[in-house]
Amino acid sequence: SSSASSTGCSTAAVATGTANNAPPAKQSAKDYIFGKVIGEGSFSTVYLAKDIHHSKEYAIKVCEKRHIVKELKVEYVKQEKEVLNILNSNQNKTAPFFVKLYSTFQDNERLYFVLSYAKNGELLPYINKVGSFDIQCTRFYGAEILRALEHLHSLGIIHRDLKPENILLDERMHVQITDFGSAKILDDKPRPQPRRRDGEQSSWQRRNSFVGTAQYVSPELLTEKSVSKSSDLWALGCIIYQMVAGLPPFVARSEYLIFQKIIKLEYEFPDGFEPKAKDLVQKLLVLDSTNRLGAKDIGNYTSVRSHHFFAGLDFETLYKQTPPPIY
Ligand SMILES: NC(=O)c1nn(CC2CCNCC2)c2c1CCc1cnc(N=C3C=CCC=C3)nc1-2
Repeated sequence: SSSASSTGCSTAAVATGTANNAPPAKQSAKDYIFGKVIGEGSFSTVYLAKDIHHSKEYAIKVCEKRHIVKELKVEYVKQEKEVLNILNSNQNKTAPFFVKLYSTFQDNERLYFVLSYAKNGELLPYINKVGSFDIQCTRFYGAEILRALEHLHSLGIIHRDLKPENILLDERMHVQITDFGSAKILDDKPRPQPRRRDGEQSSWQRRNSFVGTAQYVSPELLTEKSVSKSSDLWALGCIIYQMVAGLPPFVARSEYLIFQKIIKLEYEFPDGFEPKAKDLVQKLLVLDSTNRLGAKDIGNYTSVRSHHFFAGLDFETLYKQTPPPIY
């Protein structure tokens, strides 16, 4: 959205965003009051900010240009912006489960991404606070994440780093998925792919180690360095397990030991793990990515939706529903 022009707006002009049909005023950091830091990455800082014209809250991701280039992260930043733009131009009213990119601007030193603010933060602290979710909460949030993956995958995008820290909650406690820096845009969609700059490498090549979070990475990413939409279904299985058990399925003292457990499918269900949830997790945490529940579905993940764990849930009206209380 553009900031209103200083001469005010007629109703007709509101549609165009400015009173005199001039192009929207160029945005700058001066249009915002920057508040607390809500997230820090290796080359970005995310602030809670308020728009001085409308007092609306945003999350503004600020990237230092020099650092991006030095860390060879230009491709990541371009990829994330490309994914957010694709999501913006393909909004799904029944599955608005992603942070929104409102605008971008820059100054000599920084790039600014003005994103929607998910007021209730990450899903993870809610799991940790109550120890584990009851089945109603696990079903609801598992279903919203599944719907988000259906939409993301329908656009030819794989998240590749889905984890409770990247699943945010908006002011109504609905899911808002974020952090598309590791996302992959599948080539079968006619879209320009960001060119790698000389010397720039993928998350694997530079250090020959996975950049991301070990606990949720799929076995195929570890063994064949390949990913597919089914890799996000593996992460969904890990997250559903964690919502019920309170911890992810694959835990160990080091990344290497976690990877060993993943490729050997070495995990257990604690006593009392809800049987329908257990059956669903077992059907998602399958080493062969083509045999995971949903991997052969075309369009929606019908075989996941119809699993008896989700029985009775209306997937088409989730965003209109009131999320179950977490306690
Ligand atoms: N890297 C990002 O793009 C990003 N990082 N954050 C905060 C991170 C905190 C650690 N876990 C991952 C997210 C955000 C965004 C997008 C846009 C975004 C929108 N709303 C929030 N909201 C928060 C509210 C309270 C605590 C943390 C985040 N945060 C973000």
